[in-house]
Amino acid sequence: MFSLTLVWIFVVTVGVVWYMTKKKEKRGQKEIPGPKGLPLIGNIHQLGKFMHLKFNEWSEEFGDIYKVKMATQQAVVISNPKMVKEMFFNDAFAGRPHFDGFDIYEEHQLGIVNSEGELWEVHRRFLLRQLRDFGFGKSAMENLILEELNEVIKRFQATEGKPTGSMKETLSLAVINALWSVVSCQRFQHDDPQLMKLVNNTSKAVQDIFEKGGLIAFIPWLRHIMPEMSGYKGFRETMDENRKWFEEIVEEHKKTYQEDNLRDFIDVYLAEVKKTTDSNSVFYGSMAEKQLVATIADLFFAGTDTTSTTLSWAVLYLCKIPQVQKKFQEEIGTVTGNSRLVSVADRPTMPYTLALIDEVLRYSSIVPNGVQHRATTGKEFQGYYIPKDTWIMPNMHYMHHNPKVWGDPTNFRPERFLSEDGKTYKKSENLLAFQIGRRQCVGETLARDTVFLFLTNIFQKFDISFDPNSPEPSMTETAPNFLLNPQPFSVIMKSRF
Ligand code: HEM
Repeated sequence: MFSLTLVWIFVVTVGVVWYMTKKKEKRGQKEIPGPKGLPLIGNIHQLGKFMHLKFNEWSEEFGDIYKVKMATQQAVVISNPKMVKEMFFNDAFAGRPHFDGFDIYEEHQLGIVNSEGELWEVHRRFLLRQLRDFGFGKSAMENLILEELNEVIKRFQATEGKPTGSMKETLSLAVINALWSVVSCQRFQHDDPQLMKLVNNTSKAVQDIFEKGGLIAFIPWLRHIMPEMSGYKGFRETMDENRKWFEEIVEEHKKTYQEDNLRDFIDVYLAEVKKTTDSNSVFYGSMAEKQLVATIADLFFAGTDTTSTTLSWAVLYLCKIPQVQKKFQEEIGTVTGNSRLVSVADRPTMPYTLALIDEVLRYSSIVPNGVQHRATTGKEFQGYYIPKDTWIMPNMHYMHHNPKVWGDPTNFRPERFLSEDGKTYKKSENLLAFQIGRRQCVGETLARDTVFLFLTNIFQKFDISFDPNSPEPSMTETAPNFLLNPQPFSVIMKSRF
């Protein structure tokens, strides 16, 4: 009897404290609108196969800011670029949700993409500085990209007039090699079986989770009762295998490390760990080595598939709309006389190309729901109260396809990023492909340079069209996944000169 009374007192006290806190939080603040959900599952039964399409419908219905419940997790969806900008420059919204079991070291939020607080801030700064010193945005990096491009062009020349096979795979390898030569001074052969396994298995494991509606991300305890059906087991096995691969790379660097010859990002990081004696530093001891492994894994996954997917969409659009391909080639010809390679220094004189790349980023919106942030503290925003731990989801697909902003979003039209006379490139604040603010993509410059150099130099040499004997891919159809990929397609390359 006594213990029952105690339980009651406890329950009522917790209830009153919770109610008072909520009330205090909400006093004077507007209620965030949003679709009605069900107890326990919230809105997940309404999301469907392609979450971004449902989010787009809700953006139309509820406006620039609305809340949804992913099972018991509250999320706020933002569909207005100005609001995203205001939020993402604010420290209170610069956290990252923790998806149980999704980290490369299970349960440790390491690396750059998933980490938060001091660990994230110090490493992000370190990464940006070192990558800049190793050539990001400089001619050294440009030369590495051009070397890879040369290989790709040779492969295309060898298949001249015949179907190329998977465009994505060919481009992926070149993109990986350019990035990896800075991170790990390593180059892979085109048919490297370990590399292909890593790339394909990871993509399959992520797709598997998405095909199951991403349930495991919203209801993490499902992994204990249905590890296989939820896609968790397969994902975990792939992550563990990937981790071993990245650990081996770091181990190899430790064996061949020479203090007076720092070859790449991994060596520079190891030098930092070696010189750190303060046990409170994030560069101290064995945890720092795990952090290094997680960081290079982040660079690999955040930097390679994103860039090669964007390139694949670009090739697809240019094959679909030959008049855009022709205009693009005309600009390349005017600037280079088609007698030399295109270089990054040509960018300012190539407004149509810059507009074309922005239109590819807008139209494809490869990260349709954006990369979520987490509110690290309860905070008022535009008269709404955003509780601590709320996920913030920028609705990238909607922002890039909102007819009130773009007029004719379903048309692929690079001219929307040009001045009226078509002579000047016009950057748009409404294009947020790399997001913005405190966590803005660290690889934007590299990604833009890579896409620019690959597209211009390939289309300078070849007219490209779809393989008439393969199904023609759609401009919009994709499989459900974190990144929106085009359907596989093959093309025919025809030398222009
Ligand atoms: C077209 C190619 C790319 C696209 C569309 C893209 C997009 C994004 C987006 C949307 C984010 C989330 C930013 C946020 O949370 O606010 C991000 C983060 C990130 N990207 Fe990229 N990215 C691309 C290429 C790259 C490349 C080449 C690298 C590597 C050098 C890279 C490394 C990263 C990292 C490390 C983060 C995490 C930043 C942080 O959490 O502080 N990305 N990217």
